[in-house]
This record gives sequence, C-alpha cells and structure tokens, in this order.
Amino acid sequence: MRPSMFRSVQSAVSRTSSHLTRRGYATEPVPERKVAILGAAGGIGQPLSLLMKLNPLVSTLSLYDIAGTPGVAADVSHINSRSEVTGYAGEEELGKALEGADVVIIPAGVPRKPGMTRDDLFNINAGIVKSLATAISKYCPHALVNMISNPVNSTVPIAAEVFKKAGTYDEKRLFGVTTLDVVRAKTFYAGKAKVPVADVNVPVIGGHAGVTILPLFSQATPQANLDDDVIKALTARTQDGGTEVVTAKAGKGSATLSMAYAGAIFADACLKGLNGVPDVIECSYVQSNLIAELPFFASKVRIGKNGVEEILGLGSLSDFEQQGLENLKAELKSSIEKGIKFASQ
Ligand SMILES: NC(=O)c1ccc[n+]([C@@H]2O[C@H](COP(=O)([O-])OP(=O)(O)OC[C@H]3O[C@@H](n4cnc5c(N)ncnc54)[C@H](O)[C@@H]3O)[C@@H](O)[C@H]2O)c1
Ligand SMILES: O=C(O)C[C@H](O)C(=O)O
Repeated sequence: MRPSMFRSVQSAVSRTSSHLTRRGYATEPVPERKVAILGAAGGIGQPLSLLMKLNPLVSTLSLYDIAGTPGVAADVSHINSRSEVTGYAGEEELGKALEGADVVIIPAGVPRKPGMTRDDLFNINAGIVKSLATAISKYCPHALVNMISNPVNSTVPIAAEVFKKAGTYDEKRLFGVTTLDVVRAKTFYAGKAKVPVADVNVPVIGGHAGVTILPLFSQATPQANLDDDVIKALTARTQDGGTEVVTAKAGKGSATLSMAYAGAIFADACLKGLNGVPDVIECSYVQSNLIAELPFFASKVRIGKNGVEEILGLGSLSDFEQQGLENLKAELKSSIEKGIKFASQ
C-alpha cells in the first residue's frame, strides 16, 4: 500500500465521528462525500468497496450491481470506519444508488479471457457503459466519473457522448482510470532500478490498451541509468501487464486486486481534489488537446474542486518514447472513433 494511503487507512480506523486525531486534538471537519461504485459485486468491485470503506474521506458508500450487492454491503458495513454503506441491486435501484453522488466509480462489465484483446469486450461493455452513463446524467450529473470498464479507450468517449446528448457533459468531470498502468510501471521500474518502490514516480501517457500505454521511464524518479534494452523490456512489460495477469488467471478473469488498489488511489485523489487539497496530480485518460488528432489522451492532470483543473504537458520524451507516441496514435484514434460512433447511434 502507498504510504499515504496506509496512513489514511490507519486514521480511518482510529478516527472518531467528531474527527479527533489520535492525540485527541480537534481537526478540520471532513466534508460529507458520497461515493457510488457501479459493478460493486464483481472481482474489482468487492475489494474496491472494501478499500473505499477504509477511506476516511467517504461519508456515504453506495454499492450498486445488477445482483449480489446487499451481501457485499452488509459485509463491509460492519467495518468500524466513517462511511454508511448501502447496497442496491437491480436497475430499479440505480437512481437511488446514484442520487447525490460526488464520485461514481464504474468497474461494471465483463473482463478478458486469455487470447482476447480489451477491444473484444466492446460489444458487451459498450452497452453497459451507455446505460450507466445515461443514469448518471439523470441522477448525479455533477459527479466525477471514474471509468474502469474496458476498453477504456472507447468507454470514456462513449460516456462523453451520452453526457453530451443529455446536455450534462462537463469534460472536467470524466476520467478514464489508467492508474494501474502507473502502479505497474512504478513496481517494474523499482525492481530494475533497485530503488525503494515507495519513492518511485513514472508518468504513463496515451491510453489503456497494448501499445497505447506509454510509460515515460525517461522521466522516472529517482533517475537510474538503465540500458536501452532494459527500458524497452520495462515498457513492453507495462504495456502487457494486463495480459500477464489474464494469462496467469487462466480463464478466471483479469486484474482485480491490483485494479481495486489503483481505483482506490484514483478515487482518493478525486475526493482530495473536490475537498480543495492542492497539487493533486495523477495520470488519467481525459478529454485533451495535447495531441491534435486524439481528443482523449492520458497524461498527468491536476485534479481540483471542479475535476480536471489542468492538463499538464508531456515534458521531454526520449527518441524511443517519441516513436512510441507515433506508434499509438492510429490505434487510439480508431478506438475513440469507435466509441463515439457507437454512442451516437
Ligand atoms: N481500467 C483498468 O485498468 C482495468 C483493470 C482491470 C479490469 N478492468 C475492467 O473492469 C471491468 C470489470 O472487471 P471485473 O474483473 O471486476 O469483472 P467481473 O465480471 O468480476 O465484475 C463485473 C461486475 O459488473 C457487474 N455488471 C454487469 N453489468 C452491469 C450493469 N449493467 N450495471 C452494474 N453492474 C453490472 C457484474 O454483475 C459483475 O458483478 C472489465 O471490463 C475489465 O476489463 C479495467
Ligand atoms: O488487461 C485487462 O483486460 C484488464 C485491465 O485493463 C488491466 O490492465 O489489467
């Protein structure tokens, strides 16, 4: 667990309802925040529900799925942390699940099996995302939306189109969650650079599938003089990280635990941004004008009270990364167009 998150979890467990620190001094009251998780009974949804229950910034935790959420909610609700937990099951309860949500996290949809690409999930997940986005535009149009469902490169444009049609689109409030790529890049880099993983930072740009995932190891900190072939191998491993897990799970799904961790980190950043914490910066796949032909692109973004406050520049890229950027454009462009076309039908 990231050290700051570990401290959050510790303080969640020790915090009282009157917001006293462990030493007993009164602190600033923490704002009320409702977080809804759509797909909460799934492989990602369950551990993500647990992690969000441990987050002291959450006051109401709303767990929605087509089935199974009352059990998940009953289970995590016994944890002695701040939030009140409610489970909602079935479409007729979706409105109640979403009403008043500040942050909506969406890990709903089918995962990959060995041999599949993320795009192979499009036919099923596009429809799921479209209907969930329609409900968000109706019940909590101002929420920050954290899209986890794959293919993220297309599901984010789908949600954007749905919101546009409903007249509720605010590009600052829609995020594709690419945090797992960053988490992987940090872990793999620390292993090769032989530096403490907790100190490592690596920006990951582009999108969230294969070559569209572009880690910028030239900007990794702490810097290490790794050979070109090591950087190439680290890049390939980060791009194939999801497939590595899908293969190892041998038909039983894709990354769930590491994704729940990554999703919890990103949602925590959104909550901190909403609460006015300064300098909250994470990589995310958002509407962007950094690359002319790619209306959605992952890069470092500053998250604030209204969502995306600033899209940070890409910084200087090595020749290898510059080539990687050229290589990802065609695939990312076509995934974006596929999502937009689907949602406009
Ligand atoms: N962004 C990322 O980095 C990342 C990482 C891992 C997985 N994923 C994606 O996340 C998605 C979920 O993965 P998983 O392993 O949790 O799958 P899962 O099958 O274990 O869980 C998905 C859950 O979604 C629910 N669901 C289906 N239709 C729904 C609807 N209309 N409304 C609400 N819930 C619905 C299912 O009932 C199930 O509980 C997949 O698309 C997967 O590819 C993304
Ligand atoms: O690889 C997958 O299908 C799931 C997810 O996108 C991941 O990166 O682990």
